[in-house]
Amino acid sequence: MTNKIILTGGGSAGHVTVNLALLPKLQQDGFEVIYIGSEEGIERELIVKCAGVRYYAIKTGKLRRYFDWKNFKDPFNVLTGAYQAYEIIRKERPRVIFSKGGFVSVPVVIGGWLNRTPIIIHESDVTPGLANRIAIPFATKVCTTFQETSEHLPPTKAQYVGAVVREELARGSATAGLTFLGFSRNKPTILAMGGSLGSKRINEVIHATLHTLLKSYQVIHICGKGQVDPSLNRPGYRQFEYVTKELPDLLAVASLVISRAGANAIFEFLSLQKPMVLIPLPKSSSRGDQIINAKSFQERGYCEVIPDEELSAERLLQVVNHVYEQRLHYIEKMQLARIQDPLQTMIHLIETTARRE
Ligand SMILES: CC(=O)N[C@H]1[C@@H](OP(=O)(O)OP(=O)(O)OC[C@H]2O[C@@H](n3ccc(=O)[nH]c3=O)[C@H](O)[C@@H]2O)O[C@H](CO)[C@@H](O)[C@@H]1O
Repeated sequence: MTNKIILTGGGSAGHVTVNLALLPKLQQDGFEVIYIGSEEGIERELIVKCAGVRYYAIKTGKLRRYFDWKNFKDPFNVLTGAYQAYEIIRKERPRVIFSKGGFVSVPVVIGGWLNRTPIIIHESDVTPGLANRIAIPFATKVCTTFQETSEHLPPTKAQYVGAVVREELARGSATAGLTFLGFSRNKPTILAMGGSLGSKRINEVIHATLHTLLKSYQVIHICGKGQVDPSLNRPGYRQFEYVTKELPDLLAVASLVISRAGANAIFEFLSLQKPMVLIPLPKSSSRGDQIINAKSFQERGYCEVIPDEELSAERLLQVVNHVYEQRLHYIEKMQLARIQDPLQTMIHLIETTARRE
């Protein structure tokens, strides 16, 4: 009997993070892990670094809310991807498929369903994303990060597991981070990031406030691919496109974060008790999931929220100063949060859902 599992998910790091945390646990548990992702997505870069995982690239298409000529070609790519995934799954005969969402997961779920393979889906946001909404009818179970997500799911499929936070993030060292950054111990540090792909809007506002921010703080700025502007380099300010192995140390240095409200990132900040200024992605460029994520955190007292439409240099400065001055108040609230470790629950669910031959 094979003991294979297929993982899928991609498009942005948010759709790979849970898989990255789950992967070593599955391997310890005796599963052979196979990943199906896209040809060019961030998942390929992140997964091929993982030992013992075979990666299959398939074609995929994006389902856009706006006009693009690619909208005519992409349905064919999804069909080709579903055929490719069907063939891979037929050949590999996994016991189960675990899908984290993102567009590449749609053809994999269809290919898995055609092979009658049990499918588990994971949803990080309060409301399911489009790819997961398409996939849910084909799934056996849907794991959720937020308890309230079950309201949007068939009751027999919903399974609340909690937030997955990569273990290594808690092992950062502030001393190593300060040395790496060349920062001083005497000034507080802000970590600003615009989600895993970066945010032009947040970058512009950080640049506009930089001069004033640097009078009181040091700033780590994760800008996104191709967005680093070397002309802005100065003492106390470091820019990165994307950070992998140094992220735990950089988080250990940060006293406060400015961020979009992607579900994985905000639970990571919560688990590390970092007071947050969240600027959720607006409805004009998303389904509004981050607005709901941020509201849920604000109601619990973990953060302040600046709606994207109200974002300006002045507003950002005012809110950052407020959150920094009141940081102990936010930390106290975050200390009360109950963050359970969902990995064991998920492994158990995978074991009990997987096909037995
Ligand atoms: C534009 C978009 O569709 N965003 C969605 C995407 O966000 P996005 O891909 O930004 O995902 P998240 O904010 O949830 O997670 C980002 C992940 O990338 C990691 N990271 C980030 C920067 C970096 O330099 N290094 C690094 O490792 C973070 O630690 C985190 O684990 O998925 C989230 C989870 O479904 C959704 O809530 C977001 O709405």
